[in-house]
Amino acid sequence: MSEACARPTPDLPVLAVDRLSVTFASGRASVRVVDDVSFTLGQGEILALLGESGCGKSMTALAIMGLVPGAGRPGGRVMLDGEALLDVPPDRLRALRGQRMAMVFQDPMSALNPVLSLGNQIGEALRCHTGLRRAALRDRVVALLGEVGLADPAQVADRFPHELSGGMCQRVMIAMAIACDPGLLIADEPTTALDVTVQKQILDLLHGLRRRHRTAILLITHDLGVVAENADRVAVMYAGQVVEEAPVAVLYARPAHPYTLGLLRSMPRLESRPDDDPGSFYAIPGTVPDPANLPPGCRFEPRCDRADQACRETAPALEALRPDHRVRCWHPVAGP
Ligand SMILES: Nc1ncnc2c1ncn2[C@@H]1O[C@H](COP(=O)(O)OP(=O)(O)OP(=O)(O)O)[C@@H](O)[C@H]1O
Repeated sequence: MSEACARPTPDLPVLAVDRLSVTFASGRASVRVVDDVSFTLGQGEILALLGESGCGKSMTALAIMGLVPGAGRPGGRVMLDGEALLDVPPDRLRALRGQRMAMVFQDPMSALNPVLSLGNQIGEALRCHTGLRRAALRDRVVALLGEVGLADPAQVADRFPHELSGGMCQRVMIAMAIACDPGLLIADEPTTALDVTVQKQILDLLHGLRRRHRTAILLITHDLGVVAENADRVAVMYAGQVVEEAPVAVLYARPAHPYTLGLLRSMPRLESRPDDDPGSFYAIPGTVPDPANLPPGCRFEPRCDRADQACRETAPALEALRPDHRVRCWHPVAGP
């Protein structure tokens, strides 16, 4: 493990997000697209941030990285290894990105520079954060490309993005992200643009990283199957908020939020049940509310068959059902 990755506070979670919010100005009004989001992530842990398109997953990730475009300072607190990220000066934040936290995105092709060789791109990231030069830099680049499972890494280093497949480019992006051995890796839909077989290889690669380096991984996805097979814990997001958080096995066996239950019911199954309508899929009625026009009480209330007056009037907080299971609901499905 490199010196850059030596954790100053091994007893603390790698990442602690506390009441994070992201607000955009919209004309004279302001629109809060991430609201009261809290979770922690320990060393070597994989936490999935699960939710439908537009629910605020990417904005949460970008706020952690200090990369939200066009919004003011996010609200709340983000602690990385005990350091308050929302309050560090820009220079320090730039150093932390890459050294202690890194992010990989959905579309590797568009994230890479088309006119620079892959070796030069990874080398650039390394040069910024380490003192490595020339032969030592090249050796480290080739070693990284080998570590992410690319055959003939020395040859790949001299290639350009358009000469590689999408899966290979995503491996290069991961090599770049782990160049300085960051303690936190945020993977935002890292396999969505890839074929199913390549998806599995990339997810296996992330598992290898957490095993070998104890990297904490925030895995952003809308795919319940990816969560089930890859995460330790999951935080389900709806309309900008975490509505349920639990270990994966608990969430799938005893979902407590009606939205989570709806998501699980809408998953296609291989085996049918006697009461299934042949060929039919369950779909949660209604649509996700516009962040500029949220219901006054629970944000899921207009779509929820358990809703009553309390849900219409008052927004629930995220409360512990059990020590490892939190839910934002007045009438959770699975009681303690
Ligand atoms: N620059 C912006 N200004 C105003 N609103 C924005 C801006 N960027 C994103 N949003 C809004 O923020 C909300 C959350 O977007 P975000 O990209 O985080 O969702 P997501 O869950 O990651 O969805 P997807 O999986 O589709 O990326 C959406 O309603 C989106 O329209």
